[in-house]
Amino acid sequence: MTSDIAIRTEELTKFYGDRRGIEGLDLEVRAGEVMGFLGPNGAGKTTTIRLLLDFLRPTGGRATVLGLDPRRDRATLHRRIGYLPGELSFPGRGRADELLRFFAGARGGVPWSQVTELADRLGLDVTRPVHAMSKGNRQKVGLVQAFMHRPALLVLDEPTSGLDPLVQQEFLAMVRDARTAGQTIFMSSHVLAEVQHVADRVAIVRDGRLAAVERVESLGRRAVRSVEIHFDDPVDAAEFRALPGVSDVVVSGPVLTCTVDGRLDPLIKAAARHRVVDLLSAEPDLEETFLSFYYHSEGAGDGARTGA
Ligand SMILES: Nc1ncnc2c1ncn2[C@@H]1O[C@H](COP(=O)(O)OP(=O)(O)OP(=O)(O)O)[C@@H](O)[C@H]1O
Repeated sequence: MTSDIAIRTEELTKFYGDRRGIEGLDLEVRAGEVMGFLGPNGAGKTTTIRLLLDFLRPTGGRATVLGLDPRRDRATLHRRIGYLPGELSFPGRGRADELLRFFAGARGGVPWSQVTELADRLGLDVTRPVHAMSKGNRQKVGLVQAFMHRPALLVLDEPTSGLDPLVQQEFLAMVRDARTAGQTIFMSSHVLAEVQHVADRVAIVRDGRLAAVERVESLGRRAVRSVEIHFDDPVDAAEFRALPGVSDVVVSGPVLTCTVDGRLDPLIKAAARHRVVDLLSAEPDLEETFLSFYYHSEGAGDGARTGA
């Protein structure tokens, strides 16, 4: 274990009886990066996170978190990380500030200004009793307690769940700030759009297995997009059909439409042999292209593919 790795799992496996939670997970989260942990409901995200914190014991394999063994060094680990559980339940009928003071004490003391700064950013009224709060406001309490002590590692299970869009944006800004401060963030989601603007890499799980680890920039290049090119004069469809990644070529006089899978470069170079009047490229919908590939296509999970 070197200090540039915040989380490492090796063959990490958890079965609930004969039901698979997660199987054979090999994953590395580098210190200082934001990693999105993506997958549809039931893919194994919460199981993995609970294994990392020793809230569950693995059936096989192992995990190392901040260089520690979650089982042996549980108390130390829990002090050093910030954790947001997927299902929040706060005991008692106290006010949010009382609860947050308790968490601050449990972390060995946190300047109260750090707590109020976070609460203000999220628009949380800490004088209100937690049990009477909406799901969204309880989620804010959960986020404040996870971030309050500026931990080296944040492990967040579906952090945006229940937050309205403006608060989601503020949360993403908090993640960016944490990254700038050198903190590591591992956050689960079942929606790519939520993590794609803050994550350096995403790990994708499907049916209890790791399907891929990708740099976020490379997701765009993988996306399929539709392109329409208007030329000065009619063009011949045959010129474009054989280009790598180009399909569904239809030419109607001087207008060509097609689908491009991957880089636009071959199409652009071919088009440049003619006089181009206009080019329209529809924004790739990553959700529907990239993720649907990993979520639904048969065999996509056979052999995890890992990107740098
Ligand atoms: N306590 C449990 N007992 C039995 N099976 C469980 C238990 N917890 C999880 N599972 C099963 O393990 C698999 C992975 O669940 P997990 O909650 O880890 O997925 P997830 O990706 O976090 O999904 P979600 O976003 O819905 O929580 C699912 O098939 C789930 O039904």
